Amino acid sequence: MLTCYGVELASRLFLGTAQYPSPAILADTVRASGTEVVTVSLRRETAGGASGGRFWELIRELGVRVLPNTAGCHSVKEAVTTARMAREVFATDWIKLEVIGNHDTLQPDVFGLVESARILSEEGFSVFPYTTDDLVVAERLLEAGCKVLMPWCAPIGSAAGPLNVRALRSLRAHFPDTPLIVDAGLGRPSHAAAVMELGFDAVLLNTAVAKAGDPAGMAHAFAGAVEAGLEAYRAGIVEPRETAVPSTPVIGQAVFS
Ligand SMILES: CC(=O)[C@@H](O)[C@H](O)COP(=O)(O)O
Repeated sequence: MLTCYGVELASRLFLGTAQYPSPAILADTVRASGTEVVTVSLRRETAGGASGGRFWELIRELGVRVLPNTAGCHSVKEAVTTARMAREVFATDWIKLEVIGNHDTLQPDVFGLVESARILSEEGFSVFPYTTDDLVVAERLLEAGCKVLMPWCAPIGSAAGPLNVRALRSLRAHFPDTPLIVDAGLGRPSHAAAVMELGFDAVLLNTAVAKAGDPAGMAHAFAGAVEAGLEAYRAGIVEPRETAVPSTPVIGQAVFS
């Protein structure tokens, strides 16, 4: 079980709700993924334009927990205000905090992120900060009150997969007891398996599933990959070597007559 802010989760796959062709496909996808947490933007359109009451009703029917997000916010003021509104609308203290600093890369403004995280943590929010893979920023976020970190592995929507495995490894090594959820940039199930094999606790993704030819099928594939990666990490992965090592030890010599 993964525990985030005191809530136990069996599924290690968090899903975004944007860009699906229709609300029905979103619903099928959420079910196929087995996810227990979906992230919802207060500011952006959700599946197929479903909005307001209709969208809320759909989420309720699916029985999943909502992680509201501040997607589209570019300043501390915007992010904090959006988080406060999300708390009212979705009746939860959970917030996926995004403060975007660059239009091209959608890279987080880590200074604004830390400041917003501090304000919101002091107000009792359970903050899930969307951050880079920078170690020092991660430390500052923990000092600001975050109990979970969400480092990217590549820019949002890029589907590029883990770009800096060393940095991800380093984060895992430095924060062994903090739930680390890779958020953004995963493009295919093997990417999800790869970060879970590094010991990450969960993944959050949207584009790779919502934009797939068959979103429900892709979500199911991601769910399997996340489980496989987790199981492999727990089982103890053999590290790569520079030289060959015979996998079959030879005792004595074969005798041919
Ligand atoms: C939906 C959401 O929160 C995104 O901002 C998130 O970061 C997912 O990124 P991908 O679309 O790259 O999976």
